[in-house]
Amino acid sequence: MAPAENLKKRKIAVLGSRSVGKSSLVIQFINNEFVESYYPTIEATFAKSVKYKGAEYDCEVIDTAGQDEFSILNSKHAIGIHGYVLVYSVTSKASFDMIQIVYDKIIAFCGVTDIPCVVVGSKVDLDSSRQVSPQDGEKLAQEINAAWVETSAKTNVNVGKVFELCLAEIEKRAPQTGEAPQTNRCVVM
Ligand SMILES: Nc1nc2c(ncn2[C@@H]2O[C@H](COP(=O)(O)OP(=O)(O)OP(=O)(O)O)[C@@H](O)[C@H]2O)c(=O)[nH]1
Repeated sequence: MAPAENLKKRKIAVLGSRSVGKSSLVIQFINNEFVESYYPTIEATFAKSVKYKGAEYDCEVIDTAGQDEFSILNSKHAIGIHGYVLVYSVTSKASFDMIQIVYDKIIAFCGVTDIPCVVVGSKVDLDSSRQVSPQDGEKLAQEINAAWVETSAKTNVNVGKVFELCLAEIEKRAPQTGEAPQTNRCVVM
């Protein structure tokens, strides 16, 4: 593959507890629509071109099945991934607590200390049922050196921003040599 083509491909995995709105976020981003009915995701991959800082990025977005504390990180969600979108629902403290657990699993699986990632508080339109404050969301993101944003897939608030922030986190860590940023590579011994 020509280096120029290789440069702009970015693979982003969307992780988080079940039912926090991962698919809704991805579908709103890709198709500009909100689907009310709930079908648990097995796994789906979507592609979209995103313009960021004057360059066109070919983004592959992997919508994963929800994780819980017992899930083992799928190697497909670690190897070859450039950046992560970690989603909790602002209406669920349990889903918020899961972010640190999922983050720790990625770090442990990949044997790295820092990953490009965005922490996303979803369903912000349900503010009256809020269990997680913006301050707590932002604090956690700072602790894991991630970007943070609150969104609503339903009312289309900050959906595009999630993926812009993810590209920003990826590019921030990319080598300044014009090479593509590194993805996680694991060696089985
Ligand atoms: N009010 C509101 N509801 C939402 C929003 N996003 C998702 N939902 C609803 O929350 C439920 C779960 O949404 P999904 O997008 O399927 O959640 P998921 O995280 O992909 O779920 P899994 O595939 O099981 O992991 C659905 O009933 C959605 O309609 C939102 O921004 N606001």
